[in-house]
Amino acid sequence: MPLHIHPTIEATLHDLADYFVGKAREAITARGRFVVALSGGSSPKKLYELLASSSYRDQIAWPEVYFFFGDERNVPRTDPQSNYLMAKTALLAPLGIADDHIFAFRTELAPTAAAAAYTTEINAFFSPKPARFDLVLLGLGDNSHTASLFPHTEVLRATTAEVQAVFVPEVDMYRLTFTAPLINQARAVAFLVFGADKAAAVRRVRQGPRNAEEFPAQLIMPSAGERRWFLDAPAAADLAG
Ligand SMILES: O=C(O)[C@H](O)[C@@H](O)[C@H](O)[C@H](O)COP(=O)(O)O
Repeated sequence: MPLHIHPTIEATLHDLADYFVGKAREAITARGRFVVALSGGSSPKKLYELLASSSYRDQIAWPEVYFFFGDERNVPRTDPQSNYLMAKTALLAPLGIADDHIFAFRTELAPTAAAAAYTTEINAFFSPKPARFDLVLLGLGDNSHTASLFPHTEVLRATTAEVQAVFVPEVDMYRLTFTAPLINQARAVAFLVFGADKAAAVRRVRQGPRNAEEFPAQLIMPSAGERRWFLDAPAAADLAG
């Protein structure tokens, strides 16, 4: 489980952007397309802006890239909390990505219906093969959640590769999220984590006792794919060895 640790956030972002480019080129060469699930929250915004910048935008054949979201808040796409809005603003609009290459959650539906609709859309996209993303980007909360897999929620016990709706008391809202089995079908998973406030969570997930109920990101173990961590030094500070 390769660790990429850098002194600064900037260096970490460039390393992950290079990795993203590499995975995109690999997928497009092998299968004619690159299918990525974006993460939300605040950390990846800088990554998306970097990928859309003149330093990277010309390194990828963007018309061959298809964008999904690993999780979403149950809010309108115009809401400042929307992961879709963040990615649209930082990455998708600046790159002029065509609407039919962007698969956003239908958050106008009730949560359970939105989750079911997204599961159907994902399965139809990959049909007749199982849903296998080329890359799933993930963040990490300071409570060790990832995507919207929060501690002590029912979705942690999902055994099906699908999307589920889950009410998360901690954030007092419904979240829509890939289950761990769906994430674990990916060819590659990359965590982007920076800041000292995440150091304890990084240590718990990577080196703590196995307890997925407490540390849900421990569930992320791609069965036939790679898992990489892109960390700045403060986020890696508590790791032993
Ligand atoms: O929808 C979300 O918020 C993300 O999917 C979530 O899992 C995020 O990655 C972590 O909460 C870290 O968020 P920050 O990057 O904002 O610390």
